[in-house]
Amino acid sequence: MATGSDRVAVELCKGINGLDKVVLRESRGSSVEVYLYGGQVTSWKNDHGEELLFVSSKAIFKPPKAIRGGIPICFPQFGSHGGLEQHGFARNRVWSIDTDPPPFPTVSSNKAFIDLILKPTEEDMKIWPHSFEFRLRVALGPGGDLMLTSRIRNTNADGKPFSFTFAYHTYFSVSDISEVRVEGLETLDYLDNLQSKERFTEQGDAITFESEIDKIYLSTPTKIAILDHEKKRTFVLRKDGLPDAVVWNPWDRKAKAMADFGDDEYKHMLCVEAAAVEKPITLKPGEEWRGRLELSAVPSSYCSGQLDPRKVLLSS
Ligand SMILES: O=P(O)(O)OC[C@H]1O[C@@H](O)[C@H](O)[C@@H](O)[C@@H]1O
Repeated sequence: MATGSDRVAVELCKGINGLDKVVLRESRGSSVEVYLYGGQVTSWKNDHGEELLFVSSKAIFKPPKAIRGGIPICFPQFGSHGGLEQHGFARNRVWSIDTDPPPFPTVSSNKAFIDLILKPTEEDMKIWPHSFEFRLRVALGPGGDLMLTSRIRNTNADGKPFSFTFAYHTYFSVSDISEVRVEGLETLDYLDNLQSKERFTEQGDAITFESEIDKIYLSTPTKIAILDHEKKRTFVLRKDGLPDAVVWNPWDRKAKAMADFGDDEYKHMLCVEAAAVEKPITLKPGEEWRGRLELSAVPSSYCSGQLDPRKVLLSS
């Protein structure tokens, strides 16, 4: 679990309700918390100690309910796109620390990181009859960037392929949803979950929010930006292996209907989820899929239409 550098720290400790969690710290002060329950990131703080992810004040940190907030992992099914429980079962299983993960091509020596692994139990195989190894690396870069890499391998001994859909269901913390704009999804096709998953095309403007939204944008660019005017903060998502992007905010009526979500909390969160939904991923035995998400939070002095994260980063 050591990271090979004394500038970063990795600590295993107890979280809410005695659940195991891992805390990653970087010398400039940024940090990340990951619960083994769900393999779920529940906190990402910048070097000023400001929380960048949303977790509901009513989140239930107790199996079998998934934790409401942070970055739940949706696997092997996103949403209700299949016969399994909503968003699959990975988000409410207890993951293990992977002490001997297969090497990554890139060197991680300047990052704090933790490797987790999920393998199906006999009970899991009754509901999804496939053997797999799901390795998740959560890493915190020296500048406070958060990186998640999922490696999913088909370990079926019966020669059978399997297919799955996937999402990093990221809940971003925002000052006021009505002051937020998402850039990078304009003019794209999407499936609207609020209209029986029917396909539409988005208009040319950046996306803003004034009511419930639940859309799956298809074949999106690898970079998406969330601009929070009030906070003067821009989140930049970079993704790889994840063509789609889900945008979700329950708004007031659905918020009230959720037991683990405060009535007004919809104002302070936005889910933008790097995903593979429209075209399920299929793996033959022995094959591995990789899906990567990189998040940065930068001060925004950023104008509409300039979706160039290099400029965003240089302006910080
Ligand atoms: O309440 P859950 O199962 O965590 O799901 C929350 C939302 O997650 C989003 O990703 C879905 O698109 C929504 O349809 C869903 O309501």
